[in-house]
Amino acid sequence: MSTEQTNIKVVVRVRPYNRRELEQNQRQIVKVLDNNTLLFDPDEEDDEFFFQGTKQNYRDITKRVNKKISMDFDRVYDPEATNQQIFEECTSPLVASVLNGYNCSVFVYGATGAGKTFTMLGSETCPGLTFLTMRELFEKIQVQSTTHKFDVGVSYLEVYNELVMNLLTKTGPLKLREDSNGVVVSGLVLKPIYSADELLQLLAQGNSNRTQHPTDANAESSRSHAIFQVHIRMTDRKTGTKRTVKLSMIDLAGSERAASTKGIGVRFKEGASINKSLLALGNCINKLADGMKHIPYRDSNLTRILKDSLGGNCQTLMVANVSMSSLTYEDTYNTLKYASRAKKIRTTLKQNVLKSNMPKDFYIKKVTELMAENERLKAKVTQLEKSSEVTRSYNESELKAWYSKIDEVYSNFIKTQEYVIVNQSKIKSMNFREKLKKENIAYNTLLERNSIKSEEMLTASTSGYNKEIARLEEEYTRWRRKLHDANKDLEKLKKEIQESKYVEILKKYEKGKDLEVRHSKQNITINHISGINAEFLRDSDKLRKAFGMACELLHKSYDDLSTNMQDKYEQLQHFIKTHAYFGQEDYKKDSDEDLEVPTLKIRKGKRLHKIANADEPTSTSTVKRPCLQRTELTNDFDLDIMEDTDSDDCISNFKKPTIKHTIMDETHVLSCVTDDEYSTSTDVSAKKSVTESKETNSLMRKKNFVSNILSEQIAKVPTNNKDRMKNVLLKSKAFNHHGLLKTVAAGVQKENKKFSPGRVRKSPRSVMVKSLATTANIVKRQAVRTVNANSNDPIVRINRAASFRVKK
Ligand SMILES: Nc1ncnc2c1ncn2[C@@H]1O[C@H](COP(=O)(O)OP(=O)(O)OP(=O)(O)O)[C@@H](O)[C@H]1O
Repeated sequence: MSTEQTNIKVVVRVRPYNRRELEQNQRQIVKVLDNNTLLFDPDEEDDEFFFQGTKQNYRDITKRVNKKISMDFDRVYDPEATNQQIFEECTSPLVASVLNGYNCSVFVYGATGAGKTFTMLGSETCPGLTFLTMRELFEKIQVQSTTHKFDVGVSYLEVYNELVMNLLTKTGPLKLREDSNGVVVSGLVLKPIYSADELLQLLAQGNSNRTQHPTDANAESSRSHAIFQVHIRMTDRKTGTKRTVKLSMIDLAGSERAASTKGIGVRFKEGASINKSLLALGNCINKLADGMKHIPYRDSNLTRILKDSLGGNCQTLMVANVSMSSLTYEDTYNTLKYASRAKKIRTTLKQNVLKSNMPKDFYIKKVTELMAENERLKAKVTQLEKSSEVTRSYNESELKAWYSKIDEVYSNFIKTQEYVIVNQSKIKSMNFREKLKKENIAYNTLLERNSIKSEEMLTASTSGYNKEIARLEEEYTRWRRKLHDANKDLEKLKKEIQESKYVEILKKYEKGKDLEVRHSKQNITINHISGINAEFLRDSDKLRKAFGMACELLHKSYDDLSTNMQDKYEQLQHFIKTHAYFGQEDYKKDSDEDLEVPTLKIRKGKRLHKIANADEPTSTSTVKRPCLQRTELTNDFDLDIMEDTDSDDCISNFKKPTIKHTIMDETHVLSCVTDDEYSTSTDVSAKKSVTESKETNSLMRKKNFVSNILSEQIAKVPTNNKDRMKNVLLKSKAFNHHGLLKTVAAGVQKENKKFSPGRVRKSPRSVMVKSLATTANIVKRQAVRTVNANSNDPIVRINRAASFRVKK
């Protein structure tokens, strides 16, 4: 709802001379200078003064001095102005205001015969402002009828001798009362109208009821104040919002002095009453113009009715009618004085909005939305106030000093950290190279007939690496100490920032710097990992070639190999076969299970050569050769420089997660041993004899093994099929320990399925393990461990995972 303050708009209309004035040849006392200015009582240009028949150059000293008062109004209309012109300029804009929800009033003021009724009502040939305005109003209502519903009702009242009469019904007197909506006429029923023509008829009807008596100045003088009001209720068809507005057109009775009407008796009383109400109106105008708080509206019924139009919520237009004839000199002067005063009155305009028919939910939703919006805006304001407080209070040079301090501490930290990481990268790379070198020498040693020469090579290469690594480690320790200090400085700075008054701004800057730290670390790490990886790939390529050559050599000399070596050859062949799927998921599962191929695992935190020395030789050859352990790209070569630095947010981000090894990772496969081997496994000496017999009686072992597997305990194979199955198995291509074991397991399963289809299918692996466990009674795993601990012989390994699966 918009509210604005505005002044009463005052226009002056000067009417032409009437017949009487022309006859009396009165002089002109009002001269219209322009659209806004008039001159009251100007000098008489043709006022020649003759003395004894001779024109005198000087004026008659007995003559009254002209007032020559220049007055400004919102508009001054000369005698040529028409009602149409006044309507277009003054009341047409009021129609738009009314339809926007503002109350509007037009009243005409002036002495009798000054042209008030002519202006307000006009005649049939020359309609006045009321008709023109109403016609315009109905036209606009027609245009807006699609969006709004209009209800128009009119009233036509007369205030005569302080009595309020209804001109439309010729009833009264009516009482005035005041309520929250202002002054209300009790018992007044509005007459609904639907067109401007209807209005014209009503006006004519009302005028005929108006009290009129001829005066000296006007043969049809209106002796009462006539108040025509149009009440409009607008309903917004979409939202249901309602507005009620009021347009008042007031034709006041003549403001002339009672004496000037030369009335007696009733006429005199009438004049006095008119004067009383006009005097009250004058008082109100004066007080309103002076900005007084108390306005005596209650002094007369006229002022009570006009209360809204003068000082309330109303856009008001006052038309002051004057004659330019000197005949009405005093009255014109008074009217102009009133009009000037009225110009100063300020009214407060308020758009009228009434309740609407929208459902309650609509308002609840609206209120909730507005409250949420209000909360949001409040929070925003608080936030802005806070930030503006900081902005207002911060000192640019202080802030600059902070920035340079942060830059300095962080750049020192980043630089030191870089030195530490680069140093560690060098050490790790050096370790890796040393490891590769040793591995190379180990391969050489395998092929070299002279073991002493190989050991010399190993010592020479190790000493070179050791020296370089020791130097780098020294350097590394030194930079670590510096990093520790830099880290302390950083911690201190962070605390200072936290306590600073610019904490909001500095925290953001600090975040950016933390990112720089992480970025620098990651850059070096990436370089390091790429370097190590490239070296590893180069080495792998080399080994792959060498391995190919070795395989070719072994293949060619197969027939010359001893039985034991041929056995090993087959194991190798099997290993290669089963490891043909590198990179697949089951790689880990199958690896290490089938063959005791020595693997090289570098334990974290230990130098390579130490691990190599700890390993036991596997060969029974006369030349003592180092065990071959293949280098793997393990976590050992990752950079983990920060693991023991002081706690720090940005640093901790750099740490790598530690890889937890599960028990399943440590799983080893059960070696292919027969029941006779296991039956003696608790005894160390007996175990030795088993190993010897293994070499000589391999065929027997295999036969027994097959028989055991086919025993009643494992598979229910009918007796007549047993021999046939044994033959098939013995003719099997994979007639080695391991291959046989797998084939038997598969065969058993197939047979089981064939003879007892209802039996639950088990994997070949589980059948195999179960068969071995049954035949060898290997449930006593603890005893086996004891054997291993005290023996120098090849380790007996227990497949814990497999036995676990069997249990399940
Ligand atoms: N601007 C005008 N042009 C031509 N004639 C006018 C004009 N104004 C008034 N008259 C004529 O002057 C006469 C008196 O006018 P009117 O009745 O409007 O005066 P009034 O101010 O209403 O007087 P009262 O207060 O006694 O009713 C009328 O005959 C009217 O036609």
